[in-house]
Amino acid sequence: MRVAVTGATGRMGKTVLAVARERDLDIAFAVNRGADGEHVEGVPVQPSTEFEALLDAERPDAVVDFTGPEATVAYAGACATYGVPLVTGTTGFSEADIAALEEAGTETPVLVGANFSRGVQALLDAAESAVENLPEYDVELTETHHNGKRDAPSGTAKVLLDRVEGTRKAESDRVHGREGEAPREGDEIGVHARRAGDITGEHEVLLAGNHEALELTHRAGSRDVFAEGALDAAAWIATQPADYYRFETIASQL
Ligand SMILES: NC(=O)C1=CN([C@@H]2O[C@H](COP(=O)(O)OP(=O)(O)OC[C@H]3O[C@@H](n4cnc5c(N)ncnc54)[C@H](OP(=O)(O)O)[C@@H]3O)[C@@H](O)[C@H]2O)C=CC1
Ligand SMILES: O=C(O)C1=N[C@H](C(=O)O)C[C@H](O)C1
Repeated sequence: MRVAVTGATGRMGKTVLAVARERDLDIAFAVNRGADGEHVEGVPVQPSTEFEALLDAERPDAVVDFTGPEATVAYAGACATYGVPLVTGTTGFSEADIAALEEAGTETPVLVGANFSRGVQALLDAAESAVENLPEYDVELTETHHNGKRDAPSGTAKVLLDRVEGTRKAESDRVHGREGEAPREGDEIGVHARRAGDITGEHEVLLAGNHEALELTHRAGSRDVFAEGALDAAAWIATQPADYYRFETIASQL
């Protein structure tokens, strides 16, 4: 498989290139905003302004993208033009961004995943099962990440919230932190985002009621787990028809 990598000098871009090298994959090209002659894992990083020309010339099997919402939407548009599949792990999308990615998915396969780790896919199923079995219990969600993370709550937290609400078959009030006079009300779900040091990524779902508490926690010990999942998804999407895919719905096929 020949992959292209965007955001190549970012935390995830570097990790994707390192894992791709361990897997002996061919790198069609790597780009980053404002690149200026640097190399990552021996791969020259080219300016992202060259992305379209590189797509046209190199026609990779898939693009693997971990950048920011604005960049991802632009990269998806270019992938749609050239019919190149895109896997993106970017989080923090607005509704308009998602609509643009879905639109790109009408022309080329586009796969979005807020968390490419296998453990988080198991956490989603475990949270669903816990909420099904303990429908009256209070639910609180806490995510913890490194101090460089831009969006809050994390993309994974939002997917977890959707899953909990889908299981309850009701939208809950998502209460982001509490301050002052703020007693818990009804079905609300408290959402807590912590940012500290170099923590790779942690998500905890707490269910409590009836004099007991259940905590479901996932901790990523390395960014490799995200890169591994994204490259597995890239191999999968390279053979799929144009559509908009979500990693949670296809992960069990990988
Ligand atoms: N789905 C998953 O499993 C995971 C998802 N993520 C998500 O991936 C994204 C990136 O995370 P991370 O690698 O830690 O972030 P970094 O800030 O380390 O890297 C982001 C990279 O994208 C580039 N970039 C950002 N905005 C633009 C833009 N507008 N145009 C061109 N390039 C741009 C940055 O360039 P520059 O250096 O110039 O700023 C940088 O190289 C985040 O949304 C994060 O939440 C992270 C880990 C796992
Ligand atoms: O920014 C990160 O680092 C991470 N972002 C993803 C998210 O927002 O859920 C996944 C992972 O937790 C790491």
